[in-house]
Amino acid sequence: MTVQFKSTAPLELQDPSLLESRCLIDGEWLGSGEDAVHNPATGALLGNVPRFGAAEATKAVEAASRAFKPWAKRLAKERGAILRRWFELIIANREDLALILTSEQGKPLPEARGEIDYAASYVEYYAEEAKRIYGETIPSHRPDARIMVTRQPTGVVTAITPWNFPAGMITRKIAPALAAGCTAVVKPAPETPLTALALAVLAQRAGIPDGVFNVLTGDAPAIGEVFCSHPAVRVVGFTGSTEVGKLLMRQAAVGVKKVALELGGNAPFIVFDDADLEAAVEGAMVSKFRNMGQTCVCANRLYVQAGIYDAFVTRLAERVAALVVGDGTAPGVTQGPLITGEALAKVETLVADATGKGARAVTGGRHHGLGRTFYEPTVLADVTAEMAVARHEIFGPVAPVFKFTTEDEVVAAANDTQYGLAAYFYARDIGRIFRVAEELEYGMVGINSGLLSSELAPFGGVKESGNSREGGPHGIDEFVELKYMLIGGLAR
Ligand SMILES: NC(=O)c1ccc[n+]([C@@H]2O[C@H](COP(=O)([O-])OP(=O)(O)OC[C@H]3O[C@@H](n4cnc5c(N)ncnc54)[C@H](O)[C@@H]3O)[C@@H](O)[C@H]2O)c1
Ligand SMILES: O=C[C@H](O)CS(=O)(=O)O
Repeated sequence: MTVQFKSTAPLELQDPSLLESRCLIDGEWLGSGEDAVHNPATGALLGNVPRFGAAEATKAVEAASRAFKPWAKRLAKERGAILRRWFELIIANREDLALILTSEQGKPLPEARGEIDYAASYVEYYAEEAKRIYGETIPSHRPDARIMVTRQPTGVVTAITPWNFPAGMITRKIAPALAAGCTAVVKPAPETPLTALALAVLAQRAGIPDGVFNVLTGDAPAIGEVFCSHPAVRVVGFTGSTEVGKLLMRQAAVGVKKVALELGGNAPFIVFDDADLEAAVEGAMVSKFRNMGQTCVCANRLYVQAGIYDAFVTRLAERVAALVVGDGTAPGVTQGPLITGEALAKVETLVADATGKGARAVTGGRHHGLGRTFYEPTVLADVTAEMAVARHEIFGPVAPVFKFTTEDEVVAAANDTQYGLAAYFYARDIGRIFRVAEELEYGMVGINSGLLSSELAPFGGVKESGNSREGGPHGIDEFVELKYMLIGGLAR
């Protein structure tokens, strides 16, 4: 496991104006920096953003409310053209956006570029989808009347987003919302606000009108309270932990607001005896170690059938030991730091619990020698259901590998969680593929693949992993309301 470290040079952007640290409310850039944003790899200060609260959140929601009807009345083609322009600007500024993202979030630069492409793909997709929000006519129950159903924009959308995908988690909500004719107010995570603000700079340049897209930073509970209770808000969108999602759901219930929740996960990754072993190891690497294991769809529990358990563990450990840990901006680095000291402590506690109950660290298992929040990419063998890693979202570069014997046993184990976001399995028997895919209680199932996210498909979970879908044609549904019109008086 080698390490790479790059000098703590300041951000060298092609367009320095993208490093914006003020908030965008009603077309104005407001506020001065109170809350520091640091590079998790180096500790370097990247900027200071405003600590706004209820007053500014109210100002932003009311701006979005004023902007709603004019935006909703624009032709869908016009909204689509403006979103297309935003997409083009994101792609044109990909390198700067990726550098800002890696600097504040920590993921390796190639992954950050990939996230910018991923984030842009939602804007591109919904720029097109804006023109396809169709209604329907229904055969009438009366000769003198006709039935029409239209899909109209819901109204003001508020969105609270996480730090692990600071670009993708914003556009995955905002692009469909704006495409549908809604207006939006976003509060990004305090760890990664600069990416959100850079996207807002480009949104304004693309011609998204004042008040249609607002971004503010600051006091999360105070801002969240306004987002959930202001009478002008129609949808509360949230991507983050299940704990906070439940809190926001309770707050939004008072005003009977729609909540669109994308929450935590605890993904099983099952490898059957008949799997392509090398493909399964590759899939495990992609699913587990992307973003240092800090994704909601990471393989959180790896279940390997007894006949290939030792071979899989050995091969996986070889691949994990070859990961390169360091500053994500340094060439060749494939694992950056964890986002905070609290995240590191959680991973250390989970690994200590597992090894204390008999798990074996085949590789890694310790705080990395680089210090700060770097952790050694880790494979744990001989893991059992009694260990906390079986029940908690690890959110770190740790692969706990469980052994199983029968298909029924592993499906029961995989479903034994309050989460239901993503699941994966590797097998080649077609009967097994259909049986297991249908039995798994998850919103998304990757079969012989460790990666399934795409703007083309409905991303989301069941149980305590959420209640919404983002991406694909279904991604619009959160931001439109059905209106049933009965047109009578048509008899001769
Ligand atoms: N399902 C998905 O699509 C998806 C995607 C990314 C992350 N996640 C989940 O998010 C979690 C990691 O992200 P995180 O640590 O940022 O989650 P988090 O819930 O701690 O924070 C998410 C957002 O909520 C805000 N927040 C925190 N407390 C709040 C409160 N009381 N009121 C209003 N807002 C509040 C934070 O400032 C942040 O912007 C993991 O559980 C991960 O699985 C899910
Ligand atoms: O962490 C959650 C993200 O949704 C991961 S993905 O990039 O969409 O797969």
